[in-house]
Amino acid sequence: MNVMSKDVDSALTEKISVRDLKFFYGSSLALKSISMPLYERQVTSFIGPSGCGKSTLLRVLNRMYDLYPNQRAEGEVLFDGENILNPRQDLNLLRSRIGMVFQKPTPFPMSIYENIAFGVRLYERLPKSDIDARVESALEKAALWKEVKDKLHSSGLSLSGGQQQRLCIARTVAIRPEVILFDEPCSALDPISTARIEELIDELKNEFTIAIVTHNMQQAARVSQKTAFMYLGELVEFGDTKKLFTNPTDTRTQDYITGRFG
Ligand SMILES: Nc1ncnc2c1ncn2[C@@H]1O[C@H](COP(=O)(O)OP(=O)(O)OP(=O)(O)O)[C@@H](O)[C@H]1O
Repeated sequence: MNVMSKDVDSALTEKISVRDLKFFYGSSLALKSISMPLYERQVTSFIGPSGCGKSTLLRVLNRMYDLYPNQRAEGEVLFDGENILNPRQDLNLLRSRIGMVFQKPTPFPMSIYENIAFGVRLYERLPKSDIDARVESALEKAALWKEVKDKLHSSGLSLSGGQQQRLCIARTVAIRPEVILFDEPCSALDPISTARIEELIDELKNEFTIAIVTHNMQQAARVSQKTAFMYLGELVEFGDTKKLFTNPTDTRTQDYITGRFG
């Protein structure tokens, strides 16, 4: 693996440090000794051809794989210095600190308001006025407030696909996580909704540390400051997005970004 140490800005803080991470589906090795940082208040994108391990890596970061038998991780994922792979890690707490937005918008079959308030109540006991304020600020941060403020009690499922995805982002933001993981958040959206989500991710990075899996290299180039290129379970190259797309170090990265495979 080729970490471009030269362009790693020493002023950045490593919010998450992945160290020598291996991941197994049964006996099949899907991630081979991955080591990389996720810098605080930056967007890091994971790119690479189908099956290279992008989603697997993302799902390790909040221990999503724990929900499935026969899946296991080895190595370390340090989150503010603590290894979240530790079996004693409190998973509810972890998932409140590291939120996730999925490929398909998945609002709950309840009102727009309840889609957000429900999650907040799982973690905190707050008076109704505080919940109302939290719902409003989450919808503001997800750039959805103006569109829904007069119909908070309509079903979340009545919104368009792009609005539903912003509702899912609001739901995640309302829990006040420190990190947000996006797994191909625009793959089910039209170009206009995609552009809005990209703008939103750019704003959210002022407050959160962000990782995004994307198949779309232009999207990675537009939204991220750091990019990780993966291939066959390996992290081939990690570094500044601009450098990786204009002057990659590894020939496999070069071949991928110029469309020679994948
Ligand atoms: N539930 C599973 N059981 C067994 N193997 C799996 C499972 N999920 C993924 N894999 C394997 O792990 C490897 C990495 O898959 P992963 O989904 O992380 O790749 P990806 O880069 O996100 O792919 P895509 O871009 O197609 O979503 C692949 O070889 C895949 O077949």
